[in-house]
Amino acid sequence: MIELAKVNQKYGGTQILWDLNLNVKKGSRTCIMGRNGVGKTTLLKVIMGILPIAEGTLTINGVDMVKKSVESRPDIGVGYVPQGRHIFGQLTVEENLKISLNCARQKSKLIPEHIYELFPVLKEMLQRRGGDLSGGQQQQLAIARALVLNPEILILDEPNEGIQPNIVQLIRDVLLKLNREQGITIVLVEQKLPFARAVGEEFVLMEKGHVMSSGLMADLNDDLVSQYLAV
Ligand SMILES: Nc1ncnc2c1ncn2[C@@H]1O[C@H](COP(=O)(O)OP(=O)(O)OP(=O)(O)O)[C@@H](O)[C@H]1O
Repeated sequence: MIELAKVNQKYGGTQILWDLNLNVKKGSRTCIMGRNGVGKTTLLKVIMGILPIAEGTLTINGVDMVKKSVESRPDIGVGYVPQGRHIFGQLTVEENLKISLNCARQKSKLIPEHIYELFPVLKEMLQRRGGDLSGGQQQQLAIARALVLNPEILILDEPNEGIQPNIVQLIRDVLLKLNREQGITIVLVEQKLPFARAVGEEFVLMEKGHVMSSGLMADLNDDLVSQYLAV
């Protein structure tokens, strides 16, 4: 569903991703892990078209995405929840959600009701400004905003950073439900092992811009954890 082959990526003169290969299967839940600064966010930005690929190939649903803009991603069924949420603080919750409806893929201009079933607090707060929400509420809004577009693939960058435990559980349950009931492919960058194990069925371990190991989450053993994740 998402395939990267021999991708190299630089910031100025500094190379961040090195000959990186990744294959995310349709309907899977893949968790990308690694210590700080190994290139996880950079990899997601490459998939999203936020950063141009210096070298290599990227296809999503069989479509060559290398030269396609970031705006093309929603139309091909990719939703993105960036690190730090990036919601619009001056706009209301409803306006934040409606912004997504302008994308071409979205034929209806109504916010789908199932969004509020997943995140009831958003319905109560529709007229509240995004900037006035708590961190956990903002994260729910960020995920909801991506879901408004009915994505086939949902890509999330550390959705639990700075979020209280009960909301972390809610996000875990929502991701599992979306995958199991709607078949949405989940790609998650996550540092916290318990959450990664709970949500991911496959893991990808990165170090210094390389994929060092990948496989079934059930096979992520203590050796791999201490080699690539322990600090
Ligand atoms: N805009 C930028 N310009 C220059 N260097 C950058 C930029 N963004 C990130 N980097 C560097 O690229 C490397 C990879 O960063 P990236 O954010 O992809 O890592 P990460 O694995 O997501 O880390 P974290 O877990 O801390 O978010 C780091 O050394 C970082 O300092």
